[in-house]
Amino acid sequence: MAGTGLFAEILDGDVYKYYADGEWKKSSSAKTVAIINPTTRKTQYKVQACTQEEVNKVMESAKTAQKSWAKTPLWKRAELLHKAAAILKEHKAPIAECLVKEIAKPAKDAVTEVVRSGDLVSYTAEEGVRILGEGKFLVSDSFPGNERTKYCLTSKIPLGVILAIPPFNYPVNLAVSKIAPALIAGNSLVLKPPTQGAVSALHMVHCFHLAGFPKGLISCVTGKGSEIGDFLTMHPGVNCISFTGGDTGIAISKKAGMVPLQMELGGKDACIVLEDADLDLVAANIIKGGFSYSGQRCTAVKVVLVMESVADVLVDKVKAKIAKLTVGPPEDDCDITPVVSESSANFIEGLVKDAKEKGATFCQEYKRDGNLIWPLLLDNVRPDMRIAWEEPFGPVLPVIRINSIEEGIHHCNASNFGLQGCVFTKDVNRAILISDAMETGTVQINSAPARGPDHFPFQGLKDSGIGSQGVTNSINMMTKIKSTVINLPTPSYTMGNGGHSKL
Ligand SMILES: NC(=O)C1=CN([C@@H]2O[C@H](COP(=O)(O)OP(=O)(O)OC[C@H]3O[C@@H](n4cnc5c(N)ncnc54)[C@H](OP(=O)(O)O)[C@@H]3O)[C@@H](O)[C@H]2O)C=CC1
Ligand SMILES: O=C(O)[C@H](O)COP(=O)(O)O
Repeated sequence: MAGTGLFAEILDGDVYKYYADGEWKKSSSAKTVAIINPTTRKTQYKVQACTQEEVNKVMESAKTAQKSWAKTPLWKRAELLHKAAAILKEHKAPIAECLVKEIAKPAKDAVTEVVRSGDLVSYTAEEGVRILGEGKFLVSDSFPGNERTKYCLTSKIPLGVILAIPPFNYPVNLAVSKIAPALIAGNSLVLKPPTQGAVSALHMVHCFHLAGFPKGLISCVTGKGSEIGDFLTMHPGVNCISFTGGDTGIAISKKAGMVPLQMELGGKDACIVLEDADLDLVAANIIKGGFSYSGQRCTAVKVVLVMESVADVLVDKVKAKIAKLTVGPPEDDCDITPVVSESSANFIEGLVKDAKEKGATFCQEYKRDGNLIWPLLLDNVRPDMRIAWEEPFGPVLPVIRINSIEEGIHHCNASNFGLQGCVFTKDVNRAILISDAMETGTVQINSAPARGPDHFPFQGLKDSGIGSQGVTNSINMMTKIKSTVINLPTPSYTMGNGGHSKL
């Protein structure tokens, strides 16, 4: 159970501690932040509200710990990460329990998130050993005007202290997707978990603690982003920020100093459906893409752009599948569970009301009970409706009927987001042309958008992000190239087989 057994040391009374200098601590603020269970809408957990002074101390320890960590052999760093991954997977049940209670993730998906996270950590350890174990050797005579007098050796070096800020919807997976690449590359890491999801993240951090990482190398400070966020992101001790979340990321990008940024922000992923598409496949993917975790995925299908000639059939197929979705508490592993907060539910309701006033066709009756919103398909949505452009982050999906592929591409590209998109057609040649025309970081052909598998590159254009994630890209992003150039007094050329140079 959460907060018991091996995890008892992370709890003080009914308040979870924060993690600094290899120890679980109470904040001197004596203040706590409540985590509201989205299903009961009552306080489920409490975490420490860390102070700026505590953040300063964490940054100092992170800096010191990083210096020794960078001198730890790569294979040893990998060994510790493998150990943490195993501990994480072994304790999937209590961590999944927190995900269910804090963010209303359906029970089975919660377990999947923890297992996937363990796998991600192990994969990153393996990948890091390979890619960080290699550098480059360049010779000068390939550039015009140069003799072969310079040998350039390059290697990847750590950046220093990485600040990781994940969002509520994958508080474990999107935390380890930052922690593991940072550590394998020789960096230290400061985690600021999302408030909803903080206790899952603290349990996950304890797995790293149990694996035996050096003191100060990993820390986890809790508190509201609106209160300690700016202090963290503008802290002079931070050498890189890896953030996943909403528009907050745009504000951080403007405030952060001259440090590398990895930003994975929102999306309005379009699903373009051509006349020749396999409509059963499309309907299944719209359900999976649009409604899994109640639409609270950045990569959720957030608008369907379907050719008018097949729209009626597709809408009927999707309606039939929506009727079979189970709606209720995450503990029962329902398909549709309460959205993360009351303010989120209110926001979604605002989009629904706006669509109603402007004449969208409701394929189901709109129904809400607390934070629980029943799945809703809105047909005949037009560009003047907010739902055509804004991401609900909830189980409400708009359908826009189009009369040409160009119209679909135009809608997709007019969005300020550019995360992913998908196209359904049996004509692979047309699919490639459409993929090239869509201004998004990834296009899926004949499947719903998705970030995973976690080693695939994952990136957004426009307001959807800066840089690229995925195991390899994150490791590279959290390193810098260092060159050492050997200068020879005279040019030296190798003769290869059959000759020898005169010394
Ligand atoms: N592209 C991607 O990979 C993903 C994008 N998203 C996007 O994230 C949004 C939903 O997630 P949500 O968690 O609500 O996003 P938010 O942007 O609200 O929060 C993300 C994180 O930022 C923290 N935060 C809040 N304010 C600040 C601040 N001033 N400085 C630093 N950190 C701060 C939050 O902490 P606290 O919780 O304490 O406020 C949280 O940890 C959606 O827009 C979604 O599309 C989500 C997942 C993946
Ligand atoms: O927040 C998100 O939506 C995730 O980054 C998406 O991950 P998934 O596509 O693997 O669910």
